[in-house]
Amino acid sequence: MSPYDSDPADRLVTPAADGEDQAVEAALRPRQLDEFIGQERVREQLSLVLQAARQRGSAPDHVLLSGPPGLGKTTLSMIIAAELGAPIRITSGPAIQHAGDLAAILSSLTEGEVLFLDEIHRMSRPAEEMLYMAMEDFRVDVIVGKGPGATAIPLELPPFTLVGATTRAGLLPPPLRDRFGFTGHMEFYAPAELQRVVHRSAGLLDVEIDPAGAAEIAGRSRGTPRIANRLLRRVRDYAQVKHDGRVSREIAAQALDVYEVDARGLDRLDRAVLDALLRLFGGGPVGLSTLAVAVGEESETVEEVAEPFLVREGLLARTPRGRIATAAAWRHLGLTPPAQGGRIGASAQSELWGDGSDGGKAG
Ligand SMILES: Nc1ncnc2c1ncn2[C@@H]1O[C@H](COP(=O)(O)OP(=O)(O)OP(=O)(O)O)[C@@H](O)[C@H]1O
Repeated sequence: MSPYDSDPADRLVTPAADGEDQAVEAALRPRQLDEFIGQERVREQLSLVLQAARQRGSAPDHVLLSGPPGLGKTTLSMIIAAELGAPIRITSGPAIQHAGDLAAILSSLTEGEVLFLDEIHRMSRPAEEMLYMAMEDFRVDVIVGKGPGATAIPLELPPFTLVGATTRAGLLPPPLRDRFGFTGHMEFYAPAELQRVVHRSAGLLDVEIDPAGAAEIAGRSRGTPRIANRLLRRVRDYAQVKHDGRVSREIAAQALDVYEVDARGLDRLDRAVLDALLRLFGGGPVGLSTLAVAVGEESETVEEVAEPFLVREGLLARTPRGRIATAAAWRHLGLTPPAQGGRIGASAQSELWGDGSDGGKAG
């Protein structure tokens, strides 16, 4: 049987929002820039952009926010609108498949409104081209009719601010990227920042938590506030059912052990992949499809769901000859690596084992 027999999208550590997240996230979102934890550089730069626009009394430049899911792009867009005292309209690239969908949204914007376009890289090509003109000239050409009789009717738009969000700024076509006056790159959060996120959310959810309890949850949250908030809710359940509701380090660790999220934020699927790589293949190198068969998963699941975090944590490396475990992976699973010069080539080993560090922990 597969070690991971549920839908990978249902993982407790997935950075994408699930239904429960959506229901509670509104209550947990910081509302002002100075309530927004971490991302110092983006915050400072954005604060200047917004202050300058306020002083000039005009709409600020369009803003692009790039970074992995769950780091606060939607939250920041709402903060931008709040700081400008402007209304916000929220939509996403996949929801805009036709240029007409975009024209309908743009033509109903009010002056100074913020338009948040999540997953902007997933918009259709015709909509994207319409957006170029809208961003630059606050104007769109609405095409009426088809074929040789089609005519373009120009439509003036009120000045608005587009806030685009993307997980991959590199996927945006340069003409679109160039029309943003400011791009903020969101980074994974350091454990101390996530500890503050957990502490703040616990206060809003009326959960009594001590600093060590918040640190324990933070350490398992993969650098991502959405995951931190989700783990906090599961810890809250455990503390309430099994104890007196208060969260200490011990209670947080016990709760997250029940949910199989380990001290470093790996879940069952992550550990199954590492375990197979170490125990069955001596640390590699091993091909992706062989590794996937060994854990009873599809190659895509291993590659897209488990590996990115294992690579980011410095536990696994992708090499031309296959997947290789690092020294940190052996340590993390409490296993003894084979003697150097074994299955792994000497050069790959010295590269991966040289510094003895635990690799790039989020921060
Ligand atoms: N800096 C922060 N301080 C406190 N809470 C935060 C911060 N960033 C994000 N959060 C919380 O994390 C959750 C997810 O944030 P948000 O929805 O803004 O992420 P996102 O980057 O837009 O994700 P997606 O790309 O999946 O839409 C929200 O509940 C929000 O309250």
